Amino acid sequence: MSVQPKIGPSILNADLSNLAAESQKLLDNGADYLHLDVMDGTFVPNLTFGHPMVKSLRNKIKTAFFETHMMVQNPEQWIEPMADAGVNLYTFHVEPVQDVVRVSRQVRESGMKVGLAIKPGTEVQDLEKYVSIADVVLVMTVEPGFGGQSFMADMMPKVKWLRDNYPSLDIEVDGGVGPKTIHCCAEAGANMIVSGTAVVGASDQAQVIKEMRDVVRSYLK
Ligand SMILES: O=C(CO)[C@H](O)[C@H](O)COP(=O)(O)O
Ligand SMILES: [Fe+2]
Repeated sequence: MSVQPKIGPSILNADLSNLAAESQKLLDNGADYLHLDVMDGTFVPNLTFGHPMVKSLRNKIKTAFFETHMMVQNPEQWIEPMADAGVNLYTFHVEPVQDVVRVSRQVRESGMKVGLAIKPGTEVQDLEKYVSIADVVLVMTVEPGFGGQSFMADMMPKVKWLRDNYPSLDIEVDGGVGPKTIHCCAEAGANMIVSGTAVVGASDQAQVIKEMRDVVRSYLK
């Protein structure tokens, strides 16, 4: 089956004291999935939330597809708790991981899909040996750690290389993506679009989500 356009808002810059309502609003406005940014203060210089909060959110939102973007030094540690919390896609950075194949297998055995993420400084070809075990590859378009940063267009050759070599792979971009930068991502071949500030802060979230999905669809073969 060909890849589908999917928009996954990041709730990083949402009102976290009101997370369930903010998340439900995004879903009601057409979000295809929720992108939950988990940061441990070690892999990145910022701290967000962990599995207890994801589990609480799952108790309120029963059916939506949850991705956790694990910006953590030891992703292996959080596999079981996140599976128990109801996560569907466990996306972890390959940079701090010694044995990506083993961690990926554990993620899959726990019942979650496998996402492999790379920071801007990591070569995409480093992922070549792992693509066959991944459901999703995430190309970061900002340095991970904070929402609201500027999109790095120079990451697009990585996306294009992945699309050229893996036509049916789910390719995700994350960081500074919004209506102004979506064309660039879609043209390169991304089909899973994470967007935080541009969606959460929009006066018409439904319109922004639809606009981005339409742009991605127009580039997909
Ligand atoms: O992983 C992230 C930061 O490390 C976030 O998902 C990303 O920054 C989304 O927010 P924005 O669209 O505002 O950049
Ligand atoms: Fe993210």
